[in-house]
Amino acid sequence: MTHADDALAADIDATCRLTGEFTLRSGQVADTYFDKYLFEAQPALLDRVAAQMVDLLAEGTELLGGLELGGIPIATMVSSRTGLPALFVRKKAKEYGTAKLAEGPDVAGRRITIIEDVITTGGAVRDATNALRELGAVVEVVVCAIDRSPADENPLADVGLEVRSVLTRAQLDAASATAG
Ligand SMILES: O=P(O)(O)OC[C@H]1O[C@H](OP(=O)(O)OP(=O)(O)O)[C@H](O)[C@@H]1O
Ligand SMILES: O=C(O)c1cc(=O)[nH]c(=O)[nH]1
Repeated sequence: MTHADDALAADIDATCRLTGEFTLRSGQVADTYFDKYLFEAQPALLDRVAAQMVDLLAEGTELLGGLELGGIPIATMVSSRTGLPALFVRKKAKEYGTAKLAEGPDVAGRRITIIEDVITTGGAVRDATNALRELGAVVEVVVCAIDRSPADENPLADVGLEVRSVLTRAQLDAASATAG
């Protein structure tokens, strides 16, 4: 890691790491939770994460698919930095109005990089990937702020998705250990 990466890991860890007992989206129970809203609420920190993500986007990305809810502010910031249009991907399609799952431009035939806050089991990203592919999108890469899935395993290999992360659980644990 570079000095800048170390500094970002330290700042994200100090801002987001909570300890206690937390039930996760997957139903797993964990003693550590990274509350992404605590960094997303700070524009300078959110922008530093977004800046790292720009370099991780898939080649040929046409749309940035931010996942409800925590992926959306990040995708908006990356969109602002790159000029690429953002897509706001709901967990469930709206049941009135346009009744869309993916709010924004039409996705059919478009290459989407998914933007996510945290990956634990990959379940939320898998659901979104499958839904976007059903709408005709090309989805091959997810970029996340924090990958807390087990090291050296790709939790989304089964759906052929590459995971690129700004920070891993190991980097955050190292930052935490350094801070004491
Ligand atoms: O990899 P997984 O096991 O699916 O877990 C990670 C997901 O869990 C959280 O979703 P949640 O529904 O809590 O998120 P939100 O606050 O962003 O709506 C997080 O934002 C990821 O989307
Ligand atoms: O798996 C989750 O639900 C989850 C873990 C975590 O650390 N942070 C978060 O927002 N969600």
